[in-house]
Amino acid sequence: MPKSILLINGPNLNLLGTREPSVYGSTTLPTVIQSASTQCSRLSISLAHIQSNHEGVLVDRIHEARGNIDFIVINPGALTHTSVALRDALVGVEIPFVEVHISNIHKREAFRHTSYLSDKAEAVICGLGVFGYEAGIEFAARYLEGKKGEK
Ligand SMILES: O=C(O)[C@]1(O)C[C@H](CCCOc2ccccc2)[C@@H](O)[C@H](O)C1
Repeated sequence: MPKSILLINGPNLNLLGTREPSVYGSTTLPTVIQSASTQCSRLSISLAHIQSNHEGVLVDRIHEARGNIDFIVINPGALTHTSVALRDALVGVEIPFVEVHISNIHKREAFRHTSYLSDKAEAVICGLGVFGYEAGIEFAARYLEGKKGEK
């Protein structure tokens, strides 16, 4: 059974590449997804993706991942800094995840320095630009290789 990754992008990331290029770069979200899809194909991993501006939609999608997704790569957007519900969903489904941020949140406003997810993440990637998504997927693939045969 091929392994599967769910890539989640949170609120406002649909604007990627169209606003604030000095912070988030000029690559659009569709391009990020296309690159992730190509990368996963090369790794023989199935990729699913969702972007939503609504916390509950993301919580529901994480619930749906239980039993059919092996790893989650998530950029929670601003929900990083506010959402106990997102944390509870990720912990509740018991799917390993990596937290990705395009910007270096620790170099920005103080309110971005706190994450409700990081202490539960297998890894946290921030400040690599959109390369962080590629790094997160590669990390996930290696993580799953290491656990191969366990499920
Ligand atoms: O650096 C990241 O990836 C963030 O998760 C992005 C969030 C913002 C997502 C909105 O992305 C935009 C992209 C382009 C234009 C406007 C917003 C921000 O609230 C986090 O603190 C860090």
